[in-house]
Amino acid sequence: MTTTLPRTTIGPASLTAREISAWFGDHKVLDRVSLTMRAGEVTALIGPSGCGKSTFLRILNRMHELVAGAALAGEVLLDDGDIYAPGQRVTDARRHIGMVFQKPNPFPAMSIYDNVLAGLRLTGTRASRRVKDALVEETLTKAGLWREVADRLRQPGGALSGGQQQRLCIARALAVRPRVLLMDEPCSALDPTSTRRIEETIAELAADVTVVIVTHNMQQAARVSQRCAFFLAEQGTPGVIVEHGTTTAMFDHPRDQRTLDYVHGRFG
Ligand SMILES: Nc1ncnc2c1ncn2[C@@H]1O[C@H](COP(=O)(O)OP(=O)(O)OP(=O)(O)O)[C@@H](O)[C@H]1O
Repeated sequence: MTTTLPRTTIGPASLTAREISAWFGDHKVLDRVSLTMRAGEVTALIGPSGCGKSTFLRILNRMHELVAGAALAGEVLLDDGDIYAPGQRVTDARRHIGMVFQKPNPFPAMSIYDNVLAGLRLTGTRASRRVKDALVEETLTKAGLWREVADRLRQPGGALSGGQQQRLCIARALAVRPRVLLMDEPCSALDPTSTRRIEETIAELAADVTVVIVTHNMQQAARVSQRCAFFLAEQGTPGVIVEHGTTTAMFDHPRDQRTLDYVHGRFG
């Protein structure tokens, strides 16, 4: 079945995780984590390696269930709708809640133009050439890549630099008009200049899409996010959120000593 392309952006949605617990087999990795990620804001998930940030992120768009033996409890609400409610389609959740991964993953042999539109093909969305051209320009512009590739849209995505490939992946994610964009360490494979470029892009995106970003880089969290959540898994216990709040409060006067130590690089 095909649907026509939505012409207008629906706009950013809030995402609310309620009492999320997660397991890989009998290994419990998250324990009753609750967090509201506000519409139109950038929320950074921070914390030491292995405390469950990526698992939490993948639960937010139903990717956790792709892992054999993975289980979860709790609710995830996109505005008011539970993405795990019976009858809710996985494809709908993933369309509204897009994801950008650590390593840029464009289709290397596919043209830049077709890479941007790849998500539409997967969802069976049809559009005229004129609408597609406009969408490619709009999303590449939002991803901060248009000026660099406008004259070579037919060249393969794999020929771009790493930073450009990551911005191409952001454009591809935006082309299906998600309401939330999840980013799992999107700059960790990039050089400082490309990292800055992606950070500028993230700041500009928030008007259109709610952003949730996992980052190990505290300066990056401080630069791009309005809110932070600090995850921790102490001595083999499942990950929990120790503290969350505005980024300013989390960095300048956190309530918990462990948050203060972490954001100032004293552990993790
Ligand atoms: N596919 C998997 N199968 C089994 N265990 C997993 C799997 N993915 C993650 N885990 C385990 O779940 C726990 C949380 O991992 P997760 O990747 O979510 O943490 P993280 O905070 O994102 O870490 P990092 O910052 O290093 O990416 C870890 O103990 C990890 O070993």
